[in-house]
This record gives sequence, structure tokens and C-alpha cells, in this order.
Amino acid sequence: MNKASLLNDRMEKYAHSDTTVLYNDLGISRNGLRLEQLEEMKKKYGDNNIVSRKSDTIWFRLRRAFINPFTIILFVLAIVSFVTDIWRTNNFNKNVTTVIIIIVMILVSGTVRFIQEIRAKHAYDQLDRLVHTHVNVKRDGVIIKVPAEDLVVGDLIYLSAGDRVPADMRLTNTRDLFVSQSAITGESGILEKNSRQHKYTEQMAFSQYENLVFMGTTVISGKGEGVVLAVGKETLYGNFIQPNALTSNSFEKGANSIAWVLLRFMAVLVPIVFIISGITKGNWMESFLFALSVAVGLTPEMLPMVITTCLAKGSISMSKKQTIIKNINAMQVFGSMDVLCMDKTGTLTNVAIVLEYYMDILGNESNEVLRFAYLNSLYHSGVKNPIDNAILKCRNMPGKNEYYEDLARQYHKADEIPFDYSRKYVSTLIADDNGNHQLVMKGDVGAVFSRCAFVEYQGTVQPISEDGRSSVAAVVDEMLGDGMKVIAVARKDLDNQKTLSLPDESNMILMGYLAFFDAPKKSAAQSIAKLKNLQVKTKILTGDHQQIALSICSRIGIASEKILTGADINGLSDLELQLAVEKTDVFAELTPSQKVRIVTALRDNGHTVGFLGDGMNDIPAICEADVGISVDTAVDAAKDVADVILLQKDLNVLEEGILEGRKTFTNMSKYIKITASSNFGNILSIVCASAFLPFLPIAAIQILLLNLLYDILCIVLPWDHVDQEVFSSSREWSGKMLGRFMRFFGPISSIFDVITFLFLYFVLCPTLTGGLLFTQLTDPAMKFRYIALFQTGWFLESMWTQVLIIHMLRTKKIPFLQSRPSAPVMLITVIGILLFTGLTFTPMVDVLGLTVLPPWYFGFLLVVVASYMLLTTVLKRIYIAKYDELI
Ligand SMILES: Nc1ncnc2c1ncn2[C@@H]1O[C@H](COP(=O)(O)OP(=O)(O)OP(=O)(O)O)[C@@H](O)[C@H]1O
Ligand SMILES: [Mg+2]
Repeated sequence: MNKASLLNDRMEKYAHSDTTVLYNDLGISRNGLRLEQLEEMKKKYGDNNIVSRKSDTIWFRLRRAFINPFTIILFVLAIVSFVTDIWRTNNFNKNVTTVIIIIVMILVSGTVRFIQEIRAKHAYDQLDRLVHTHVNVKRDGVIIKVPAEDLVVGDLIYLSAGDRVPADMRLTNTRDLFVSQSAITGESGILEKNSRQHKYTEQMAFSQYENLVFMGTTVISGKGEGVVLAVGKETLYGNFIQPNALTSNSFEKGANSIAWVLLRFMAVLVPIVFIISGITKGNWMESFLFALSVAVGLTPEMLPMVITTCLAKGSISMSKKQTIIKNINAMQVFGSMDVLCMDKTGTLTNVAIVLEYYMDILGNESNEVLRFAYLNSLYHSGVKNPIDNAILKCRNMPGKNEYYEDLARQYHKADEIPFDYSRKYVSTLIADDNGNHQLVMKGDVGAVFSRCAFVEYQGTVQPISEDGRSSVAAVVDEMLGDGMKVIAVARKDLDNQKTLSLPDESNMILMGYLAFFDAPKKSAAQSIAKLKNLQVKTKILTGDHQQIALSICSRIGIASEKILTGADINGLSDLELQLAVEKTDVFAELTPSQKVRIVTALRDNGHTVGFLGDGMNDIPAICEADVGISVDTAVDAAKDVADVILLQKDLNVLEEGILEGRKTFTNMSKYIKITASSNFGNILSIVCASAFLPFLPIAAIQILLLNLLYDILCIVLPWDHVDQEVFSSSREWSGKMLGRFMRFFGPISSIFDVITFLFLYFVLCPTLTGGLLFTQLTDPAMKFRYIALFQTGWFLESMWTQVLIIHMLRTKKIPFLQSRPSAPVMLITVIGILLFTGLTFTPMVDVLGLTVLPPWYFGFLLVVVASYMLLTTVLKRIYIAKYDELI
């Protein structure tokens, strides 16, 4: 579809009309909306959310916690049990335990889920507040800051450099407003916008409407005011962005698909269990109950909760470590990042740079050069970057304050052409009281020099000679060699010309240079080494001069034999670049689009790429990277597009964040993999047992009890420790790995289950029931005892192995000895095992259909559990050797 046709009707209509018509039609004034109009506008045109937020209400969360497939199965089970055990039974045989246990399970799992969800929401809300963009809006005559989501049609918005446009708007007033529409058009050019009424022309592309700005685009420089005409999904951006790209992330999708695989698995196997045990036992009601509880036992009901808890817990610990995860999916990607691209300022060098020298073309100190540079910095309305900040700081020099105030009074601004990282210079037109206009340009030495035809030296202007060219180059080279950042300043008289256009930027007079000291950070080398330990390669992508990049790298102590410049890259094909990016770690003199090309090449090579940057020039690369990282002090537009925000621009912070991300990811996959494989093993054993045993291997209520214990253990799993080695490498998630893991480890437990079945059936039970096998027994009381002995035996074996397998598989090392679980996991394990084993010695056994086992059974149990753990350890080694990973 033609994108232009997606343009909102209102936008099109009012682009062609005068602003007064717009004000009248919408019933607003120049004071903005009245507060009482807000609700009405919201009702009429919707709110400014691309993702609907139905999941935000408490009611929704309550429903989600208590009404899900798992609780529904439990409800059915409770009702059936109520009917069979209580209602239709005589007074003597009434048994309320099953119903009580089931209700406890529903309450426990529901409440835990609910609490977790609320906590997670709370955490996100808090983080949200930190990262949310606020917009300047005039309402009822007062300019206030509101979150971008709260905007409604009719709101009067104020935009300035560095902002991301929060909704689709018709401009009503502008001052040198330049916008980059690359987010929606894909083209990198910068366009000037104005508020004039559009004259009607045939079929125009939306991007050509000069008086409209669109959600998602970025203000490069200048100021603007406008009225919101379309919000949320009605905007151009909301229209073509995939809604599901925003709502569900790939990890969640992966986790859900696992849940579905397990459920489908269950849907096939549970009926089989039902039919087999129905046929072999002849009691269909009992078999139905049994099959249902097998279903409950196998439902990965804790999966959503464990994932939300892990993510919430991870993002809270990360925020404590100064890292804010804006997009929760990024957590997982963040952990799997193996290449980190970053800019130079703030990561390798200090955030603030210092103006060291201001000099004429031959290197003598020159106040004149500083004066013009100061005016240029003061009057350009783009985002002020470290260079401008360093220049503007000169007014704080002792005794200079007044001088610079006078200067600002003497000259005022007439026009500008904003700074653009592709052109690498900025022009401002300044005028004095006599109406004389001067164009002042500052920027990259090469770029500015190419616009100059003259040089100025000690007040005289001369054409540039070959000779002059080389002496100029010598001065600059010396500075660059010292690791100084150098920019050039040029000027041109424009007499009474009041506006600027591109052709004016030629035949300029080169005045001199400013040199800045970009102090390398002491900690940088160490941080890079730490990242290397985490198997994250670092690459430096800077717009700065290659000599500076080299000198800083050598000062910090990073090897940088190979360096590629923007010009070099332009000469490479995509394929050549793909090869080159692997061999090179430092890239210099890049434009924003070249930064994107490098990131793309790395991604095409199969890397998971992070990009850390804070300037306007980094925005496209931040968007392109798998995980975009920005810092709290960055321009709003960069923070808006980033997935991760560091509260401090420091590589150490990043390292801790990555570790935390990997930890979270490991705990999630731990749960998923172990649960899936132990479920798989259990169902195998149950199918075997139902086919060959003349009675049920385990009672419904016992399955439920086991499940309760396992669930409680899983609730504390997000708080488990993670081995150092596991998170020292990047990780990726895939369903294939899960399947492999499940098939490998699942059946191991079945082997020991079958051994236990055989032992119980042929040894233990007959010994205690007079030496006969079940089928040879005639006395119903004996039969009953036989079953109880068998079921208790398996109940205990199943419980021990299921709990201990978590400990076996949670680490590559020897559990307990080499790798300790966290205290809560350990505590629940010990309490669970003791409690459940102890239970078989209490009067409770009767209600649960269990019985007291002789002490020598525990000798057998010990042997089985020990051999199970031994075998798992051996097979774990084989698995790790083969696949080089475990969890
Ligand atoms: N405010 C400015 N005024 C004039 N020229 C500028 C300004 N900011 C940057 N430049 C020019 O553009 C070039 C690239 O900018 P800059 O060094 O900020 O790029 P970068 O990629 O952000 O670098 P870094 O890796 O240090 O963050 C600079 O070397 C300088 O010549
Ligand atoms: Mg930068």
C-alpha cells in the first residue's frame, strides 16, 4: 500500500487549511485544550497508545492469576472429587482431603501468581517513570510536562531539538525547525518544516508536507509548536508498525510455544493413560480422576509466573546496578550480545571535553576565533553536544562573564543551517546592530576547509595558496597527533542578506581552529578487558578523526592495528564489509548511516550486536542493533529508541548489566528445561506403569501433593545462584535445545522409576503381605495394603528424584559440593524432602492413601537416588562434552 494513503484524513485536511480553521473546528484556543475537554477528546479520538493496555487493571491480573487452564483442571478435579468422595458417599467413608488439597493448590498458585504480577507491574511502573518521555504541552494556558501517552487530539505541543515527535501534528509556528524523518521514510536527509498553509497539489507523499510532523520522527534543531491531529494507532507510525512486534517478544513467544508443546503432548498422552488404566483396572471413574491429575501434574502451570518473576527480578536488580531495561525482551538479547559497538565520548573518554586552544590558522592564540565560535554555538538551535558545551563554558572563565553577555547583546541570530553529522558542520547567520550579517561556520576541519576559498591571518584575508594549505595541515596534524579534537571556524560577510541557504556556504574565509582535550578514561581498558572475559567483543565506532581515535586507543592500551574510516567503508561492497568488520575493531570518521552499515554487517555475520551511543548521530544505529543502549544523559530521542538505558555512561555498569541479564536468562531456561524433561520422564513412567500394573501406580491426590511441592520449589528458582562459567559466555535461546535436553534427560528418571516399580511389586509388597503377588491375593484388606505400600514407595522415590534433579541439572558442576544453590532453594528442598518423607510416618498417611514403610525401604531408596544422581552426573558430562552447554 502506498504509505501516503495511510495519512490520517484530519492531517491531510488541515495541512491545506489555515490554522485558524483548525482551531475553530477542534474548538480549541491558543491556550491549548481546556482541562474539561481532555476526556471528551480522548473518547472521541482515542489515546496515544500503540499497544492497548488492557493488561494494566488489577481485575485483569486477578483473572489471569486464577482463571487459566491449570486452575480449571483443578476445579474440575475438585468437583469430581466432591461428588465421589463426599456427596455420594455414606457418612463413614466421607473424605474431604482431596478437595481441601486441591483448593489449597488453587489458592497458593493463584495468589503467588497474583502477587508476582502486581510486584512485576509495580517494578515496571517505577522504571517506566524513569525512562518515559515527557512532552511540553499547553493546557488551559499553562505549559506543563505530560507523558507522551497522555496526549490527546487537540493538544498544543512544543517541540525542540533532540525531541522525538510524540504524535502526528499540524505545525502552527516554527523557528528553524529541522526534522529527520528517517524513522518512517527510511531516508536519512534532514528537512526543514514550517507552519504555512499548503497549496493544493496532486498526490503528494506525506513526507513532502512541510507543515506536518509525524510520530517517531526526530527534531534535529530549531523549535516548533503544533496541534496534535492523530494519536496512537491512527498515526502514520502506529499504522504501519506491526502491533504484535510491540506486544509479544520473541522470548515470551518461545516460552509460550514450549507451554503449548507440553500441553499438546499432554493432550495425546493423558487420554492414553486414561484408556489404558481404564481397561486394565476396570474402574473408569478412578482412571478418569487419575488421568486428570496426571494432566495437572504435567501442566507447566508455573511457567508464566516463573518467567514474569525472573524478568521482574532481573530488571529490579539491574536497575540497582544502574541499568534500566526498557523493553523486557531486551533482557534476554542483552545477555546474548556478543559484539558491542560503542562511540568514543563518554565510554573511552570522559563525557565532558575541555576547550584547550583557540588559534588562528598558524597556531597562535586568537580571541577572534573563539568569539565567532562562541556565537555559533550560542545561536544554533540544535542539540548542544560536548563540543558546544565546552565552547559555551568559556563564559564561566573568571571575569569573562560580562564580556560574553555583551557579545550576545551585540549580535543576534538571523538564521541557521543546522548541524548535520553527514555534513559535519553547522552554520549560523548573525547580525550586528548595523544590520551587517555574517555567516559563521564551525565543524570538521576537512569539511569546513573544502568550503573555504580564503584564509584570514592577522586581519588580512588572502586566497588559499598551495603553500598555505600545507602549513594549515601541519598545525592540525600536530594537534591531532596529541590526541586533541580539532574543529575549524570559518566566516563570510553576507551584508544585509537575512536568510541562509546551502549555496551561501561556499567561498568562506578560514579563521582558525579550536582544539579540545578529550581525556581518556582510566577505567576504560579494564572495562574492555572485563567485557572480553564475558566474551563480548568491543568495537569503536566514532565520527571523530581517525588520528584521535588511534591516539586515544593507544593511550588506553587497546590494540588497534587496523582502523577503517568512513571513506574506506564507502569503497567496500556489503560482502567485503562483512569480512572487514570481523578483522577491525576501530572505525573512525563515520557518518550515522555508516554506523548503521557496520552494525548491519555484523548482524549479517550472525552476531548479536549491541550499540551504545548517546548522540543524535547514534540513533539510527541504536535502532538497527539487536539491543540499543543509551545513557541517561543522552538526548531524549536516543533514549526513546534504546532498549536499555544506563544511568551512568560507564562500561563497568554495562558489564554488571550483562551479567544480570545472563543470570535472569539462565534461571528462566533452568526452569523450562528441567520442568520439561522431568515431566517427560514422569509421563513415560506413568504410561509404562498403567499398562503393566493391575492398579494405579500413584493416587490422584498424591500426584497433586508432589506437584504442589515442585511448584513451591519453582517459585524460589528465580532467586537461585548461577555459576560463574555459565554467564561468562553469551547465550541464545532456541526450542531445538529444549527438545534435545528433554529427550536426553527425561528418560533417565524413567529407568529408575521402572527399577523402583519392579522392586516394589516383586520384593517389597509381597514381603509385607505374606509372600504373594498382587494377582495371587484374595483378601481385599491385603490388596489394599499392597497398593498403599506400592504407592507410598513410588511417591517417595518420585519426590526425591524430582526435587534432586533440579539440583543435578541446575549446574554443570557437582551439585552441593562445587555449586551451591541459593539459600531459599536449598531451604525449600530440605524442608520439602523432610516434610514429605516425615509425612509417611504420621497419621496423615491414611487420608492420603499412603502407609508406613519399613526402614529397609529407605536403604533401597538411598541406593536408587544415589545411582540416579551418579548416572545423571556421568550423562551430564557426556551431554556437555557433546553440545558444550547444559542449561
Ligand atoms: N557541535 C558541533 N559543531 C561543529 N562541529 C561538530 C559539532 N559536533 C561535532 N562536530 C564535528 O563532527 C565530527 C563528528 O562528531 P563527534 O566527534 O561528536 O562524532 P561521534 O561519532 O559522536 O564521536 P564520539 O565517538 O566521540 O561520540 C566531529 O569531529 C566534529 O568535527
Ligand atoms: Mg557521540
